[in-house]
Amino acid sequence: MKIVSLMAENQAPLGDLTVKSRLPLPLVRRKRKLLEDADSIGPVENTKRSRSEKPDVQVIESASGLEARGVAVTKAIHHLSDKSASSAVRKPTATVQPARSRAMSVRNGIGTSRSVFAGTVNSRHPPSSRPPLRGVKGSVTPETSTSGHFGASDGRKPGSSACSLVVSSTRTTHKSARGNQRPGWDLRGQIEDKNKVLIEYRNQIAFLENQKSHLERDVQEKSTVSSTRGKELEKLRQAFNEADNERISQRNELLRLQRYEVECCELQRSVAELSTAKSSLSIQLDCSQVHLQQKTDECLKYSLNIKQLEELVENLKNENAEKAEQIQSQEMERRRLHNIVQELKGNIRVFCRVRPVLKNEENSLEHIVLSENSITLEKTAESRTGRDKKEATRFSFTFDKVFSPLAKQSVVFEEISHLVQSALDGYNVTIFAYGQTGGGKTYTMEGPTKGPTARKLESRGMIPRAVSQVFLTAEELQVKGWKVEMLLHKASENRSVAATAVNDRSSRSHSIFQLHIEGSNECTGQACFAILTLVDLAGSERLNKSQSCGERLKEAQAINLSLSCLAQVITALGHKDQHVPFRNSKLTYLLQNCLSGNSKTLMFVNLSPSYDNFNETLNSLRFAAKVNDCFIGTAQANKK
Ligand SMILES: Nc1ncnc2c1ncn2[C@@H]1O[C@H](COP(=O)(O)OP(=O)(O)OP(=O)(O)O)[C@@H](O)[C@H]1O
Repeated sequence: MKIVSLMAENQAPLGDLTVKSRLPLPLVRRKRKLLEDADSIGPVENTKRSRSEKPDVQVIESASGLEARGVAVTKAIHHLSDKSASSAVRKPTATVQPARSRAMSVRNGIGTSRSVFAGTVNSRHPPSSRPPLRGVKGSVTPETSTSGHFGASDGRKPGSSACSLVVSSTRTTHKSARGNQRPGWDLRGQIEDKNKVLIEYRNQIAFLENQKSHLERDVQEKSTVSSTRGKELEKLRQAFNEADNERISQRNELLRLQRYEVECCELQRSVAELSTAKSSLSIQLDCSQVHLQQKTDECLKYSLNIKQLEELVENLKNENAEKAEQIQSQEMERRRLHNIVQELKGNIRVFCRVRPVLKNEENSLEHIVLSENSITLEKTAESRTGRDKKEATRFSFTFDKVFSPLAKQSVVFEEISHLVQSALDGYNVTIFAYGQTGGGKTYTMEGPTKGPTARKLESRGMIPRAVSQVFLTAEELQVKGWKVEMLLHKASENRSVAATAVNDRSSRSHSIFQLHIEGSNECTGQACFAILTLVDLAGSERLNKSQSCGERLKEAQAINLSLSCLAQVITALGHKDQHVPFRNSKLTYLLQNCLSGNSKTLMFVNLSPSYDNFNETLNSLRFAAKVNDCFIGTAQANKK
């Protein structure tokens, strides 16, 4: 017979309850021994049994705990019952004793063997080491020799019981004549032995059934306790969860309160800062109020002063109006007197100007004697016989003004600025330059056109200065962006200029610049109109000196022709002829208004200091003298 012994241990935590069932290993050994002994009793019968017979003892422990162990015990009981029945049939000689009889030994009729079945149901309360309540576990484990009791032990609480089952069988030893084994012939003795074993098995079965019922009750109780504890545990879990949720909410509330506390601290700091700022602002406000009060008092004083000042301003306005009327009447008087002075000076005046000596000129200026308003040319000629001393021939001329070579442009303009003022007062004014080529006409009227002094303010000629004076007087025109100088430069560029033997930049045409001036007086409602004419004539030249040929020759002939026409007009005016040939040339035709009476006319005669040009200088002076002797009538203001 094959013996299979299984050990199973199931531990089922039951909250604080642990149910532990064991079928101890010594019990298994004892049972196996017991069965071996039983087998040894009937070796003859064993050989007759079927090979497919199942093992004598199977201890099966399931995970369902004590119930499973109870089933195992039941099986053991049934097995023992079968065995006892079998033994009864075979008449084995065996005894079954309660566990407390401790041992049953069968050694083929000689000796003893012990089989112990033990089970424990323990209930302990080690909370820390107890696994969670999941069910009931049972175990069958080897038990020590101290077991052998069944029921509550150790004085533990009801429901926390420990029970152990010890089934021991002692096989009575029958001494045979050869020792512990009965002789083969002692069949009676063997039957007695088998009967004892049977009795022992039956006792064990009764004991095991009793144990089983105890265990079933215990299982029932434990199940009830387990279910109750499970419900309590569920409640506790729910309570725990609720408490945990409450704890979490309390913790969140605490965190929120902590945040509020931090915010409160910050707000308190802000309040402290704002309080400090408020106190400083209060101080500033007090100071400002004091300052404001002072300013208010000052304002009251100022308002009183303002009233006084307004009255004063009103009085001053009235005075100003009276003064303006006086100024207006004085201006009219000034104009009248100015015109009288100009008339006394003559409506046609002649200024003489001698230019400086140029680098390439020799024998200069020695033959010219200058004073403020006269010029004398001296020419030393040998007597016809050649025996007498050299005789000096003098040619003296008197003009309104004579300028030396040292005279600057500004000084010259001061003398003609009165005429420009007359133009602003509504009188026609004509200023023209006459003289031989290279005498300095263009320099006087326009200024230098090349060289380091070109276009410098101090070297500007009469035309740009006169125009500046006009526009300085009428600032409104200047604000509108009108520039004199740009037009003059453009006109100057368009003017024909060419080099001759006498002048490397000789003007080959007459230049006539006319500025139409209109003015009105808002106070009096008067309006005036005038033409300021500025003329730079082309220079007369001797063709043999200028060595002009081709186009230059034609230009020179035309220039000389127009100048001779001008001389004829001047001569006719000087002779007070009935007919004045203004139409003989375009030049005289353009200058007709200037020379016919209703104009204040000024002529520059520009002279060369070179002795080589003595004759040309003398001719120019003679022509200027003729002009100076002319009477062209009294100019009338052009008033509307
Ligand atoms: N007052 C002066 N100061 C310095 N240089 C002068 C003066 N007058 C004339 N000149 C110089 O003399 C030279 C001749 O002058 P400008 O060309 O003005 O003569 P012009 O009479 O206009 O000659 P043209 O009739 O041939 O045109 C120029 O080089 C000029 O710079």
